[in-house]
Amino acid sequence: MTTEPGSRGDRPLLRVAVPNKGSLSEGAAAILREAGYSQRTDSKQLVHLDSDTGVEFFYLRPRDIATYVGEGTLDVGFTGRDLLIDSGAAAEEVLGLGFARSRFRFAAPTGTDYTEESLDGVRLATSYPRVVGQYLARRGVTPRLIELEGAVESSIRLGIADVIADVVETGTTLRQAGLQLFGEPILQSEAILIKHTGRDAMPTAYDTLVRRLNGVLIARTYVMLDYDVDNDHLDEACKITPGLEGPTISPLARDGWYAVRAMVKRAEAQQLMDQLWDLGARAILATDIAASRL
Ligand SMILES: Nc1ncnc2c1ncn2[C@@H]1O[C@H](COP(=O)(O)OP(=O)(O)OP(=O)(O)O)[C@@H](O)[C@H]1O
Ligand SMILES: O=P(O)(O)OC[C@H]1O[C@H](OP(=O)(O)OP(=O)(O)O)[C@H](O)[C@@H]1O
Ligand SMILES: [Mg+2]
Repeated sequence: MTTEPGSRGDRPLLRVAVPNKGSLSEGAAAILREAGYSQRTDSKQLVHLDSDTGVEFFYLRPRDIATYVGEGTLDVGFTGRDLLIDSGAAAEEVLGLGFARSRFRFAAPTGTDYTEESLDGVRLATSYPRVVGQYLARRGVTPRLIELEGAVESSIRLGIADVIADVVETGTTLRQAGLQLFGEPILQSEAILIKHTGRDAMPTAYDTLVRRLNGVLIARTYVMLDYDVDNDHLDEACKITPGLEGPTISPLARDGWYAVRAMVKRAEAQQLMDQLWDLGARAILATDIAASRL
């Protein structure tokens, strides 16, 4: 028998559930690739072993992933926070991954005046009955839940529901269906990594996966800023770019000048570069971080 590098005998070191389609699948494969794991090359492939790391990936329906992880069949999985809660599976969130962000909201035809408290006995269509049922039960409200697979926004026009609770990203689908939001946001969702609840003894490959994913998230969130500044403005410049643990300061060959290097939030980089320029800093460069371990 041949042994794959990174695996023990024919058993993979870690078995990971990855969404095979829908809003989560591309983002999950992309973050795994960025974290250095190979992914399937054909969308019909059900299983893929990354032989360098001994991690085996199972491509499954997004809704089923929490069930597999909750049953302990697979070690970890990529899913949505809303899907995890709706599953009721014995699985817990390990890490928010920052993509497939959405809000889960109530909506009703424009011009109506539904409130959360008015939903007792009202026909409420949703693909997430447990999320909605639990949320309203905490408020002592019991709607008539109508469970649908998707295209929930059409259910009111088609006469099978009075209100809906569904995933909202831009709000375009709601608007096109002539619906308006009401009530509070039920939950904010995003892609997450999950593991079995209460399973503490995880393989080393799990720690490596989490560290690598965290590294990608940091690399996506931050850029490296480099600039030159003179001694008179060094302290002020370091206040603008304190970095994570303090900026790196190196003397330049030019007398009285320093090179400074610090990580800054990508979203703030342009504004910080303007501030540094106004202060007298020059040769200000922002560089992408390809990967990180902090
Ligand atoms: N338009 C959207 N924008 C961002 N996230 C979304 C959007 N639609 C669904 N999601 C998220 O995707 C996850 C659901 O994935 P799932 O594959 O079951 O549905 P989907 O992406 O709507 O795909 P499909 O309806 O084509 O099967 C949930 O976490 C949900 O919050
Ligand atoms: O706020 P928006 O940007 O319009 O996005 C939200 C819509 O996207 C998803 O639908 P999808 O296209 O996946 O179809 P589905 O309802 O059949 O799942 C979700 O279920 C909403 O309907
Ligand atoms: Mg959908």
